[in-house]
Amino acid sequence: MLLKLVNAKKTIEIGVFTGYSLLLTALSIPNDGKIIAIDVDRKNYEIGLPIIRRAGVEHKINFIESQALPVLDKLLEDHENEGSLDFAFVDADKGNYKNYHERLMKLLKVGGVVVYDNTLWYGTVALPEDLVEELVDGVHMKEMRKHIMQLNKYLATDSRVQICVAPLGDGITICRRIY
Ligand SMILES: C[S@@+](CC[C@H](N)C(=O)[O-])C[C@H]1O[C@@H](n2cnc3c(N)ncnc32)[C@H](O)[C@@H]1O
Repeated sequence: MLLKLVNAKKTIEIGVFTGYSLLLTALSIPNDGKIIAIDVDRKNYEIGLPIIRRAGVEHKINFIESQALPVLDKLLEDHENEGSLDFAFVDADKGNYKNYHERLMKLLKVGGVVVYDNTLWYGTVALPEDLVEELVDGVHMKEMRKHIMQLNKYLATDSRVQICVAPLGDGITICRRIY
């Protein structure tokens, strides 16, 4: 719906895994729309690729196997890319969300939208720190909570965006670039 609301045509996704959210984006943008999809691991993307092919949307996807930050920096070397994106979805390493945000604020057009996933971090952002477990199934809960809380504070005071936190799944923060 968000993609439709902003008439998204040129988009970026940071953190693809098997391509579940990527497929949804690819199905929502027009036939000549484009998605730059970045993930450090192509193997998982290839698990979902047959489904993407069956859906007839592979031609919209430019998958780049890489750390996301250098790709964003490379895009910014070409001034034509500034203000060119309609939509971004960020669902990767939480410690870099703030770094992604700084780059995306240049790559997104005014009126464009970036969505950050996991911004409620299993609800732990609302818990006192001593009630949060250090490690759950190999995930560093406390450390990630700290990153997400820093991001949430940062976004709340960033005058370049209007934001809305939606309690969907693990929480998403929707940011609309206003200048
Ligand atoms: C939660 S999964 C993405 C799920 C996907 N967006 C979905 O909804 O189906 C996170 C992904 O981020 C990728 N990732 C982690 N750190 C990254 C980085 N620095 N640059 C690019 N991708 C990264 C991981 O390889 C993993 O596939």
